[in-house]
Amino acid sequence: MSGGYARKYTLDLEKRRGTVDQLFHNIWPPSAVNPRNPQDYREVNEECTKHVKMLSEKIMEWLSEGLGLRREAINEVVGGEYLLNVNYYPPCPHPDVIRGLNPHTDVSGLTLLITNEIPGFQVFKDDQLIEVEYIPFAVIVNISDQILRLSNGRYKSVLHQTTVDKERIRMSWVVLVRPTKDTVVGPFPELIGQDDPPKFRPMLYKDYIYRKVRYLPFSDLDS
Ligand SMILES: O=C(O)CCC(=O)C(=O)O
Ligand SMILES: [Fe+2]
Repeated sequence: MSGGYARKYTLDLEKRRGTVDQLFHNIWPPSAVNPRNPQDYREVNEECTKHVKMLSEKIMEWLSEGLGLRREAINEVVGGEYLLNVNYYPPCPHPDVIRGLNPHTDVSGLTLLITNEIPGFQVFKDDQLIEVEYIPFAVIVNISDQILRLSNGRYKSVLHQTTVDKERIRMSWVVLVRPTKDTVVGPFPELIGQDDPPKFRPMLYKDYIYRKVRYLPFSDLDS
């Protein structure tokens, strides 16, 4: 979906509930931007999008070079659309039991986010949970599923979750840099060789989303 509003309650395997309100809409390309109004909101988004795009394209260039590929390689597959997702986590009297978002990797290629000053972004590394420190004006950058697949697993898609605060509202502004729905994403052929068999089947991005949101298997080649 390219825009909307959702109140998400999720139940994970440990039966812990997560709760968050989300407002989301495309901010790129211009033809996909919605809502068109109010005008001042659109203008602020347009200005912000310019900077977000510059930053994400720079990061994708570095990631492409890190794989020994042309600088544009990752952006050409992943940079088709930018979705802004504003998360609003209401205060919750039981932050020990209720999460914000349950553990997940993002479906996009790359994710850039900023948060308000309430901590709550946590990543899993080597089975350890690490609280990401809040640094004013810092942008958090996550590698997400499509760059994992393009890189044939050389870049890992970061598993993360969010917590809620007892008394204060937590908010985050998340930009998902993602392929257009009809883009096929699979490992770059340059990365495949006798010693590096493909780990993922090429798949249309829309089919990937369909399977991911329904927890369906991907029939990946390493599973
Ligand atoms: O709220 C956050 O800090 C991150 C939100 C997040 O992981 C997401 O929207 O996918
Ligand atoms: Fe996420």
